[in-house]
Amino acid sequence: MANNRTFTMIKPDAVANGHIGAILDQVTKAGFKIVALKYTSLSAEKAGEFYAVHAERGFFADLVGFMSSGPIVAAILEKDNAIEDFRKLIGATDPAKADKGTIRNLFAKSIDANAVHGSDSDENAEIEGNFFFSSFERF
Ligand SMILES: Nc1ncnc2c1ncn2[C@@H]1O[C@H](COP(=O)(O)OP(=O)(O)OP(=O)(O)O)[C@@H](O)[C@H]1O
Repeated sequence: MANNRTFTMIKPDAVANGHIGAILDQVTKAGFKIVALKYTSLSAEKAGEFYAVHAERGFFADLVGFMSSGPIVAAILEKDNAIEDFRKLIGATDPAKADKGTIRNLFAKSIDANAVHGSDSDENAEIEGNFFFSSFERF
């Protein structure tokens, strides 16, 4: 498949536990090129906007509270087959079900504090990347 892009966040739990370096190391060793990178945070309002698709779910308030609880790292990554390969690298949403050696297996504690986000489609990767980065902030 042609070179394409995905969007990721290192979530507040992984940032607070000091895993930024180890996670970025795994990401680059897996062949992803970092084309934009930002240490930032989400207000509750912005977290709600980012996860609007889950607004009707029972876990939405907890998700918004958690995602606005501390700093995050946002990044746009490039690789062939980026969406699928990145989701393989991070493992299942619930770390208890994530394959051994995946980022969530190594660094996540629970289904809400699950260390990283990865886009689920090319279309969402574009939307999510645009949510954090202007065109002049990326390579
Ligand atoms: N049943 C649940 N209970 C608590 N939190 C959940 C639950 N399901 C999902 N979440 C949280 O909402 C986030 C978004 O859910 P989604 O189904 O899009 O999972 P995902 O695509 O694997 O995760 P992400 O979008 O963060 O990469 C999850 O990463 C998780 O933190």
